[in-house]
Amino acid sequence: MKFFIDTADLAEIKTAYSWGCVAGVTTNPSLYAKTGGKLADFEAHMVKIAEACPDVPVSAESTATTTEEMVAEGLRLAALAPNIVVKLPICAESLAATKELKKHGVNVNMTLIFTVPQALMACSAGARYVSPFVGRFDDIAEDGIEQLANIVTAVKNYYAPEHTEIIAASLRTPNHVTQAALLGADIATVPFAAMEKCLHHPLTDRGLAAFEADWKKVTSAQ
Ligand SMILES: O=C[C@H](O)COP(=O)(O)O
Repeated sequence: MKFFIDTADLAEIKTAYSWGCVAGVTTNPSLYAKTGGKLADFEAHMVKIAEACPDVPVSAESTATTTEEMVAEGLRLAALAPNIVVKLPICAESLAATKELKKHGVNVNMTLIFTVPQALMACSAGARYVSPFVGRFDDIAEDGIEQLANIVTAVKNYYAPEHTEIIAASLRTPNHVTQAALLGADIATVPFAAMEKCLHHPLTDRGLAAFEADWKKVTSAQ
């Protein structure tokens, strides 16, 4: 399973990318708003992200509402940098836009996926990625991991990763990441704070402290 970083914060992206394990970036309008960014700076900000990690896909979300506008905005976003993927929320208009954008060689990440039919419709329209949400199910006292399991099974029944990869999204905890990997999601997109938590374990910290203490004994015995 690949790790994507789920943030529009350039500093977080640069830090996570420097770790060497980040294979993509996902953003959305809420994540961009969180950076304090203005509308006029949106495209320039996406270019900065794309240039900060030029060898991995960067999802930039369209806020258009008609198919024609989505196609036009998608083509504009895709032209900003070769690694930009156009993110579209699932709806009738975005399915049609996905099919059209694919004809132009533009990859689409279809987001706000909550059900198996939504995921399969996105695949069928030619989405390069589908992003089923986990945490938002948990937020309403439903089981997001169970929903993800159903989507992984259904999509993998019909589509190879070369056609459509599943991005487990709206992940909040290291356990969400573990469960996404065990289910066979192709990608987990993880917020920076959760990514940092994934790095650590108390036994790793304790083991590292012991190695350092023991190595001091070795070096002081010279
Ligand atoms: O856009 C996709 C995000 O992974 C959504 O995450 P969130 O539910 O924490 O806002």
